[in-house]
Amino acid sequence: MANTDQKFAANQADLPTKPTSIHDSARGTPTPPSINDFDRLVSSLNTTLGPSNGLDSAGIDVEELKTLMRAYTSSEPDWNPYAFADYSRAYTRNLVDYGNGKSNLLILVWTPGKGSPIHDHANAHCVMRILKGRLTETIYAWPCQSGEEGARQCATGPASLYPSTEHTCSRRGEGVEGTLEPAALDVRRETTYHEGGVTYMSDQLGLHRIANPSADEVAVSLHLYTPPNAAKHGCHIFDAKTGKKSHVAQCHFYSELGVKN
Ligand SMILES: N[C@@H](CS(=O)O)C(=O)O
Ligand SMILES: [Fe+2]
Repeated sequence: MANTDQKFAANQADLPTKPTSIHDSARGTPTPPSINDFDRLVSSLNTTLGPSNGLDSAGIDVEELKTLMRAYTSSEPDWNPYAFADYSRAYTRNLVDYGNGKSNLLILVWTPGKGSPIHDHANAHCVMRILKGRLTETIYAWPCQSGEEGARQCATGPASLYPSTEHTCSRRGEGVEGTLEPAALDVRRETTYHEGGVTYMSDQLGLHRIANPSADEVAVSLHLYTPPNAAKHGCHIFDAKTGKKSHVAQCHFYSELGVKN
């Protein structure tokens, strides 16, 4: 079988090697590292998150993060070193930056025709920018579940590993006398984003799945998660037909800082 594990386009080996430090006198005349617009975006996102922000999901200026994402003039060679494609997977999650522990910046490379499972976002903000191709987002309402003693409880209730969030639940699953029967998740909307598009998702808006609608083109997106809750505690995925949730440890990075794991 052909090797399906490939860098999205350019080979990293073709790229110029950055000096380890511009102050490394052993290397002779310091060569300034080449900073591109993608590096500048990463730096601006971190500045916006600030030293004291991003530790919880309150106090984050989502509009400013979206503005920065929108303002980035994308150039494929700048982000390509992080964009590993793997056609044996629906998508790869490639860590670009740890945001000083306050965020995760990821490049996701989507195999044609594939998508993510329906999932929540672990009480974090997610800002997404399409770098290449198209992606279709389907947003679902939260299912309601029968909690202990029959109490009505949403999927991010007290049993969750991370703080619960305020959100509204679909009521379709409610059966007779307070019992909740399995019910298909309600679709709230479906939107296709094109190259350059920016969107935002959080548990307050519901659940979602993202898929690459193209039959033959890879799609690439940039995702900022703050705080990095899913990387630490995982998240939940949901069955579209029954609303049943399962916890998953969403900690796998296909590559980190441009190096494949
Ligand atoms: N939130 C998903 C990608 S997406 O479907 O928004 C993840 O980090 O894997
Ligand atoms: Fe997501």
